[in-house]
Amino acid sequence: MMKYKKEASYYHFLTPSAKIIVLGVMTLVISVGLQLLKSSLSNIFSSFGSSNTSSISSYSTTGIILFIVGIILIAIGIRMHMHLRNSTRIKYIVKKGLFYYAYGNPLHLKEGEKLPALHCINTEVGKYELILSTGVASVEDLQKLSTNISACLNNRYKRYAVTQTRSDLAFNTVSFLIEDVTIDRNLRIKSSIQLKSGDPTRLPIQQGMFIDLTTSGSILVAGKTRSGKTTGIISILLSALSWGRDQYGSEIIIIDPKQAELSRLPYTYTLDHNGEAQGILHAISNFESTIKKRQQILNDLSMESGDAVKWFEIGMHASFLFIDEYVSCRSLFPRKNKDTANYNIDLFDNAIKRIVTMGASAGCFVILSIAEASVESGGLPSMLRSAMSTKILFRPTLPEARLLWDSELLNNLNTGRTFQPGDAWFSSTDGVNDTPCCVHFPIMEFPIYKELGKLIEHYYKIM
Ligand SMILES: Nc1ncnc2c1ncn2[C@@H]1O[C@H](COP(=O)(O)OP(=O)(O)OP(=O)(O)O)[C@@H](O)[C@H]1O
Repeated sequence: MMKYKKEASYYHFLTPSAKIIVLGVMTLVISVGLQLLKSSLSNIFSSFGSSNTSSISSYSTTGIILFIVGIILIAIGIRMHMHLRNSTRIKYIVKKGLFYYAYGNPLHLKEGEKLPALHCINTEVGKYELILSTGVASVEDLQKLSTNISACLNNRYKRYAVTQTRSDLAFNTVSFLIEDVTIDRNLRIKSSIQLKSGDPTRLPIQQGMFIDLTTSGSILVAGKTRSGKTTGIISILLSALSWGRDQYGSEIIIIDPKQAELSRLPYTYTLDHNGEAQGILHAISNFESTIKKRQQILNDLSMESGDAVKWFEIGMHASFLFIDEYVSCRSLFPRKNKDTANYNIDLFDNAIKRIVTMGASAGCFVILSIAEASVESGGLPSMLRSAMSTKILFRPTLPEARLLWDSELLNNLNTGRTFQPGDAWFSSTDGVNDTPCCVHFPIMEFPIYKELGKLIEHYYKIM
């Protein structure tokens, strides 16, 4: 069925195998009907004493042939149905859910309008990509279908739901990522070495999910207290530390303005003895100067080769500047005036902005943690909020999420469930996770602060 028809029967939305089974059953019914007709007619003829039974026996032959055809059709249909791919089943279930009049008409299609083309492919175990093409329906209309699609996946697919929606660059199609949301994809880490993925540019979050540093930039981490922010960030740092320091002066710098657990680690910066943050500003400016050096190396190599050389192509490892409690840290700096020319909020803000916007090309990234996604004036500058290309919100709520992402990107997310520490909504500009999805950060079953201290010590000792 290519066009929307209000009167279209349920049969139109069946899979080809189910249609063959229905056809077989109907053929059987007709054959039985003919058989009954034959018996009734022979009774009538015999009661009239007639011996002309040739027309009656033709009913019988046709009935037998139809019976055999019916059985064959049912057998073929069942066999086809048993071998039907899950992607095909999902495609037909969704087709019925979206275009069968009795199930509502979520796209508000008019009689005779062309139905959007629909394809479904199996991308990996328990994951499917359903692609709907635009046409009568716009990208915006299609993006709103994620809840309808999740709702029509029931029975055999009741564990499946749409977890991400994305449109192609040309706005010709909208893809829905459908996955088994009950599969435990959590990473249970017994030793930090397990966080060393096969590639230094990929920071593992869950099975099959990474932060890809080749396509994304700095990382904004938000979430209320005890939501799992620090633990999540430590998993990122442990992964980066596990690759060791590169020969281009990579850094892993931690800034803890709260003077809490992190500040006790080696190579961590906290408040000066007088309560000022001069040491912190100095560390940030040192980090910035490493970006310039690394960029210069890359520029020279690019000049030599005549093509742009990327940081990860020459064996650079990612550098990180992690500022815990960014808003508190920012509040430490005085306003700029004639007495604070070398130590003021503008110097801090501008350095962070430069690192966020220019660092990624030299493999240098900022991780900012904030307790309130809602911070406005005096908090997270809006420029940073949009420039930070990886966003993570721990133990998310919809009002907080709306401050980090456009509301329409949040349609797929299950807002009704209770989130535990380590649960987060995550997005990154890597072409795969551009719309936020639900993740759980690695569960680390070892003393993480001790391990972090040990790896930092090792990282700087080696060079
Ligand atoms: N990925 C995780 N999986 C399971 N439990 C976690 C995870 N991350 C954190 N937790 C639990 O949540 C607790 C709080 O985590 P964490 O200290 O990282 O939160 P936080 O948001 O940084 O809090 P604060 O703002 O108070 O520093 C941890 O002690 C741990 O028990």
